[in-house]
Amino acid sequence: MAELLYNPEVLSKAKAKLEQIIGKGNAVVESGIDRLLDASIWENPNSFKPERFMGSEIDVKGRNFKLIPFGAGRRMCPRLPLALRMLRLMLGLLIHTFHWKVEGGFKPKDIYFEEKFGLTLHKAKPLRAISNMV
Ligand code: HEM
Repeated sequence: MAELLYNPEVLSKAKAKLEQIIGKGNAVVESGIDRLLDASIWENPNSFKPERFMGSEIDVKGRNFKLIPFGAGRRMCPRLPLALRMLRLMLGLLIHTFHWKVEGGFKPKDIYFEEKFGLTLHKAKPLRAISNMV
């Protein structure tokens, strides 16, 4: 959500895509998720461009070391299928169901991206955003 709020044009594209596929006013349900975004190779690795994944053979299943958020090989994440289903469902729901903006009059580019070290990575400062039902 932080990357989406930081890049409102990407959020608008994702929202438009969800409206096109799911339909305005329709709920995001798990069965519709397979029709959304794919994975691919990218240039410019530091920019948040989810569309770079569209139309590519590369996925997150540990078959290509360019993209291994779940690890690879024998010790890779055993719950990848559950995590993917839930991630897409939750993110799809959040984008499709609400209008989002950064809280307190801040601009998207004011979002603070530094991370806090720990067993899992946390944002050093929490993302504060407000949403209105679509
Ligand atoms: C977006 C969500 C998730 C991400 C990005 C993720 C990522 C990872 C990564 C990178 C590893 C280490 C793989 C390696 O060492 O090569 C791992 C291991 C593991 N994950 Fe996940 N994971 C996610 C969700 C989950 C969920 C939902 C569960 C359980 C319900 C889960 C259970 C495990 C377990 C048990 C291991 C240890 C596997 C082993 O050491 O043999 N993960 N995960």
